[in-house]
Amino acid sequence: MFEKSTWIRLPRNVVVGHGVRSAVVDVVDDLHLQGRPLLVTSPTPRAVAADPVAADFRDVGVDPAIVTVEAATFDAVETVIETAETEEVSYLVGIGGGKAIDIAKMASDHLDMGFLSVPTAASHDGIVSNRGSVPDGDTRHSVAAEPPLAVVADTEILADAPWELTTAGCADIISNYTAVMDWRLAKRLKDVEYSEYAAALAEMTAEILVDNADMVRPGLEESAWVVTKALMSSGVAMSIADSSRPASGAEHLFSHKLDRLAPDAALHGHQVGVGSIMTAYLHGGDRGVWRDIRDALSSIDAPTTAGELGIDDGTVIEALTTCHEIRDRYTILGDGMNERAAREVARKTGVVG
Ligand SMILES: NC(=O)C1=CN([C@@H]2O[C@H](COP(=O)(O)OP(=O)(O)OC[C@H]3O[C@@H](n4cnc5c(N)ncnc54)[C@H](OP(=O)(O)O)[C@@H]3O)[C@@H](O)[C@H]2O)C=CC1
Ligand SMILES: O=C(CO)COP(=O)(O)O
Ligand SMILES: [Zn+2]
Repeated sequence: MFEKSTWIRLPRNVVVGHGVRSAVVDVVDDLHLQGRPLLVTSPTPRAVAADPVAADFRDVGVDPAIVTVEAATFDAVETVIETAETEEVSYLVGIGGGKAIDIAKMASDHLDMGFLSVPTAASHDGIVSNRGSVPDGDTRHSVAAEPPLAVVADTEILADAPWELTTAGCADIISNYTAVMDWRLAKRLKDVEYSEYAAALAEMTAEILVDNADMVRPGLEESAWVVTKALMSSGVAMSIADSSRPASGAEHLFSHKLDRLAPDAALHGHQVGVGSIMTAYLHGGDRGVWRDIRDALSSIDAPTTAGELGIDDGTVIEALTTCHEIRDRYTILGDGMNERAAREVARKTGVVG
């Protein structure tokens, strides 16, 4: 008897374009959401988008509550849950970068409430995914979370954000190449749950972005359009897989470890990009695709070396040798690299001097 089943949850409305921020209230109406919203944001996105969205709600006679979070932590998720209960809200709107959106989607899951995703930066592919990513001591959890009912991505806001946020989003997408290599390896060696559709979508998304790299230029609103669509496509791959596997392999373990060893030194996307150069080398050796990944990153102004990340060489080596311990996810790092091997890959790929 065939007993397999799957349940893929995706957004019902996706609104992307110039000035669409003001459509948040219309999207809420279209979804028949009633009552008070809680806007979940972080300091800079609050000024850029959350306060204007709050004003849009007031204009239509709705009084929103707002909570500002500083970091992607379980404590922040708790604060949002408490605020939602005290303020008696009916749904959440995550407004910001990966941090604010992740916290909103995890709090929504706990509260059993709907949630809208309003990105202010094209910096990460969690915009539509059904996962939250939270550091917890020496580990990092990929938490099942509420996927957004709708995404409202205003390309005017996204294009106005600092350019490095957009290049970080591109690098998060380019890292799909190695994430998928790791996933296929884990399927072959450990028979992990695997979806060819999700893997193909994640890879194709990276390919389309690389093919259109000449459209990703500072000051060009079309760049925000191209990158945001790729970020959403990558998030859909995670939702299809019901796992972050299509977009997160060893390069993400490396980045999560850097977050621990050198907090706030560099953006998530930039760290995974540099990680991807090295793990591509581990997969394919000198004839592999590591140079293509490095060149794709460099063509969109993303960092390709430890120095460009603002992280010292020793920290990169420490991260490479210890990051396999972060979570139980089989990758090309296996049970860990020794220091000599780590130095070799980092030097051969030019990541360290
Ligand atoms: N769930 C998932 O599937 C995924 C989750 N992630 C997670 O997302 C996070 C990374 O996302 P990222 O967006 O880089 O992180 P942040 O949300 O921390 O945003 C990065 C920086 O950009 C600032 N910012 C955001 N929007 C604007 C804007 N319009 N103008 C100026 N500054 C702005 C933020 O300000 P401020 O400090 O004020 O907030 C912050 O300093 C990580 O926690 C990562 O784990 C990443 C990929 C996938
Ligand atoms: O960043 C992600 C995909 O780009 C997902 O994060 P995790 O590595 O925590 O699953
Ligand atoms: Zn990522």
